[in-house]
Amino acid sequence: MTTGASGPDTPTDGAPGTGGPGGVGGAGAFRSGFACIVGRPNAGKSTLTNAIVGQKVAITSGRPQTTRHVIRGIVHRPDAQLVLVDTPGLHRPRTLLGERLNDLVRDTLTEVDVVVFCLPADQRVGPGDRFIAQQLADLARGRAGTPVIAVATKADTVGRGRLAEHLMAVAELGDWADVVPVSAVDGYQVDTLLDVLIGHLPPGPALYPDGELTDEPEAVMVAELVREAALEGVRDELPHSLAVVVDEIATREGRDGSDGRPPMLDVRVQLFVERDSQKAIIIGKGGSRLRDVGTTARRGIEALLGAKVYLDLHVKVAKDWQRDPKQLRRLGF
Ligand SMILES: Nc1nc2c(ncn2[C@@H]2O[C@H](COP(=O)(O)OP(=O)(O)OP(=O)(O)O)[C@@H](O)[C@H]2O)c(=O)[nH]1
Repeated sequence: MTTGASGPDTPTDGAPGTGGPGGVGGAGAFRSGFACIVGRPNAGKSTLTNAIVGQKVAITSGRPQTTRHVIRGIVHRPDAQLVLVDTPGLHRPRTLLGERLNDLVRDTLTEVDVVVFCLPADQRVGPGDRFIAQQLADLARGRAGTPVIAVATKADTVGRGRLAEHLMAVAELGDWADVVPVSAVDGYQVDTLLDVLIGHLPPGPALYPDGELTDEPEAVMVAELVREAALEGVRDELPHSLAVVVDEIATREGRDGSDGRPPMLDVRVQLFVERDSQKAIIIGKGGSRLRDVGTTARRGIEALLGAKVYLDLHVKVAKDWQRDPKQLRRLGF
């Protein structure tokens, strides 16, 4: 079961598909537009996106910087449509990949109607936050005033006194259109934030048909599910060094569901790391960890695609892929 690709492949049995399938304007003034969520790594951006959209679309993890792709969640309301863009953390570029991510963030920011800046209440305002605040101030000066809403995320993690202190520190950090404390976990003020965001959208028709939650291709979401499973519980530098590429999502011959049996998909995925030691971590003793990764990811993919899935995972070493423009392009950055 190899992909036939060159390089130090590590075929695994992956996880064979043996398991089960797994506004606010005046009357008539519909508003629509884009909001972008920024904040330092681990600030709660993905979780907030999910809470606002009401369904898991962005991938969260306890590790910083797992969000590689700009993922849009779409909120449909009778009075408005809000398209949420979840960005990778704005951070100081350390490698070529970092610079590309920051370019991506900046491009995104100039195209949105309102920016959400997440500052987690369980941490003090720090240099990372100040760096982002500075970038946002520059952007606002460069382009006629895109409003920025400062959001104190994870409000459930602290007491009232500490929250008030945090809100004051946040307010002092910049010239915000609003400051809103929220908890994506218990839902505190998520609707309030949504109202505030919609209030900043221009009047206009819906941009996407109703019912569409994300315009990301399925392959990107499949890659994110594998990436999330592969990073679960690893403590080293893997988040920066792991790229996931979906080679193929294909209906298995004779298994398109027309004969009454559930449809079956063959999904082939490659995981790229930078060093042999990282490859060993992903694979685990005798391939045990990669099997677990496959099982976890397969369940998510089956739920996402609504079919049985045979997941074929391969781990490869692509040396210094973060610094090599050719490799970056190949890996989709
Ligand atoms: N208690 C609590 N935890 C939260 C809340 N929002 C996020 N978290 C946790 O904080 C961690 C980081 O959340 P993410 O949503 O992945 O953060 P992110 O900003 O998207 O992170 P990156 O992708 O690394 O930039 C996760 O472990 C979340 O479960 C919240 O409102 N309350």
